[in-house]
Amino acid sequence: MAALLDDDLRITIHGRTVVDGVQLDLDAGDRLGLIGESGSGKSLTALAVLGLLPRGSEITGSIRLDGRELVGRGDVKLARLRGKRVGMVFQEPATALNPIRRVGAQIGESLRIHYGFSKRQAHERVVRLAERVHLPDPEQILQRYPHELSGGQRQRVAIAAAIATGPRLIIADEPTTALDVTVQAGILDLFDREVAESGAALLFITHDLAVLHRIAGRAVVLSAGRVVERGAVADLLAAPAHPVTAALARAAYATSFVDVPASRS
Ligand SMILES: Nc1ncnc2c1ncn2[C@@H]1O[C@H](COP(=O)(O)OP(=O)(O)OP(=O)(O)O)[C@@H](O)[C@H]1O
Repeated sequence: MAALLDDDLRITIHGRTVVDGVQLDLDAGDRLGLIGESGSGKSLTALAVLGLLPRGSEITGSIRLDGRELVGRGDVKLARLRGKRVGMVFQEPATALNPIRRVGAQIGESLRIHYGFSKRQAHERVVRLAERVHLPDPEQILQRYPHELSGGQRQRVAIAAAIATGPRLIIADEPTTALDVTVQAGILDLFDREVAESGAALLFITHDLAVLHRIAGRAVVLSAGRVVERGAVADLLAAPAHPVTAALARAAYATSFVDVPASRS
C-alpha cells in the first residue's frame, strides 16, 4: 500500500471543516484522480499527505504512507518521510521554484539533503534526471535560473526535482493548468511514462475530467470537502451520477479533446 487515507479523516481550518471523510487508497503503480470544483478540498487533502497544512489547521483521523502513520508526527519526522517517499508537483512552476537558485541545484537538493550526495554525485544524477524529463541540452540548461526557462521547461524541472529521490508516491496538483495546450500534452505524457517506469503511485489533482481521462483510471469527486462520487474516469464521463460530476463531464466535452466513451455514443 503506497498511501491510505481513512474515511474518518477530517481537516478543520480555524474551526471550519474543510475536508471530511475523504477516503483514498493507492497501491504501487495506481493512478488516482482527485477532482472537484474550486474550493472543494483537493489541495488541502494533498497538503495533508505532505504534512504541509496551513497554520490554523487541525487534522484528525489517519493517513498512512507505506504503513507509517503520518497524523500526529512531528515536523522533523514528517519532513524526512516526505522528502524520500513523496514527490510533489504544483500548478505554477514559476512560484514553486526558487527564483535565485540555478535549476540544477534545485533538482539535486533532495539528493544532497536526504542521501548525503556530494555536489559531484548529485550533478551526475541531475543530468540523468534532466535527460529523463526531456530537458534539451541538460549540461547547459541546468546552469540557468528559472526565469530563463519556458513554462513547460520549468514544469519539467519541477518534475525532475519531485522524482529525484525515487518517491513511491507522486502528487501532482493541477500540474498542467498554467501551461498552454500544446505543452500540456507533453507534460501528461511525461507523467504517464514516469509512473509506468518507476512503479510509483500517482495522485493527480485537477478540475478537468478530460485531463484526467488521459492520465488516470480512477477518480474521486469532491464537493465541499466530501466525496460525492468515485469510479472509473470513463464511467464518470459517460454516466455521472452526481450533479457535480455531471457538470465536470459537460465541461470536459465542451472544452477539450476528450473522446466520448463508447457507452455514451
Ligand atoms: N490557508 C487557508 N486558510 C483558510 N482557509 C483555507 C486555506 N486554504 C484553503 N482554505 C479553504 O479550504 C477549502 C478547500 O480549499 P482547497 O485549496 O483544498 O480547495 P481546492 O479544491 O484545491 O480548490 P482549487 O481548485 O481552487 O485549488 C476552501 O474553502 C478554502 O477557502
